[in-house]
Amino acid sequence: MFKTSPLSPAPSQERTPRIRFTELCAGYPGRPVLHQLDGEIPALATTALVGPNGSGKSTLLGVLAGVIHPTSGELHHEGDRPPAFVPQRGAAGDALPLTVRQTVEMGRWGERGLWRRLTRQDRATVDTAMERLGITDLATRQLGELSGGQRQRALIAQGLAQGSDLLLLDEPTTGLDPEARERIATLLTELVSDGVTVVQATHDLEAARSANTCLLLRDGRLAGQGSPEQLLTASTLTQIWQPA
Ligand SMILES: Nc1ncnc2c1ncn2[C@@H]1O[C@H](COP(=O)(O)OP(=O)(O)OP(=O)(O)O)[C@@H](O)[C@H]1O
Repeated sequence: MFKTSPLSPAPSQERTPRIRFTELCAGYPGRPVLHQLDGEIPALATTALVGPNGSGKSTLLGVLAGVIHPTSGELHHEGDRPPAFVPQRGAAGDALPLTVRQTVEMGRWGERGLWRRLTRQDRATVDTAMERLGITDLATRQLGELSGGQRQRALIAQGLAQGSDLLLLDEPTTGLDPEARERIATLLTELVSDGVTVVQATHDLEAARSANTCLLLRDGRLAGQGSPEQLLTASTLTQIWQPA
């Protein structure tokens, strides 16, 4: 059985938390998933949520995004701006006749409303988000006819276009080629310099290693929180990924 004690020290204590959670429990009707989590998401840093399939990464991200409500415990956000959440499958279904640009523009709806015209500033924000994800030349393509990696970049651009100070990404590099993965890694670091707190659930160990801090989940429990160097050691990875 995996022991939590060697992994407990949290160097993120030095950073101001953007989110704190205490004895947090959450899940789905009839299925508790997260059990008594105590931890924090440091502000102005990148945090990677790592752990095996089904360990609760997406569920925790959903709780941080406010789309899944805790069943008990406390969750406290410092700051009052709504997070930008990029789930594994975006809200825009493949079947919807949306272009890439329209998809990214949806990121402005939260502030502008569904029926109001986008302002010049909104359009500039959308342009910048598309440029940063390298999808400007895909602007007029239908979302449903993109490759998985192109579609993924369009959905990340949509999240970026929301202009939040908290960006929550579920498996942002899944399906991306090495160049696109590198682009996302660089982008996330730049976003932190721009004043954004970034959290990503990931299976991509390279992405996790480039984060400032990691939360390690196993079976819906927090198995550790700390820097990648501290947490993602060969022995920890073996312990975490071995069958319970
Ligand atoms: N909508 C849902 N309804 C019921 N159970 C769910 C739902 N979504 C996920 N679960 C269950 O919750 C548990 C945690 O799933 P979650 O998606 O949070 O894990 P994960 O660590 O993100 O996994 P993966 O790495 O495979 O994406 C799993 O047992 C899963 O079957």
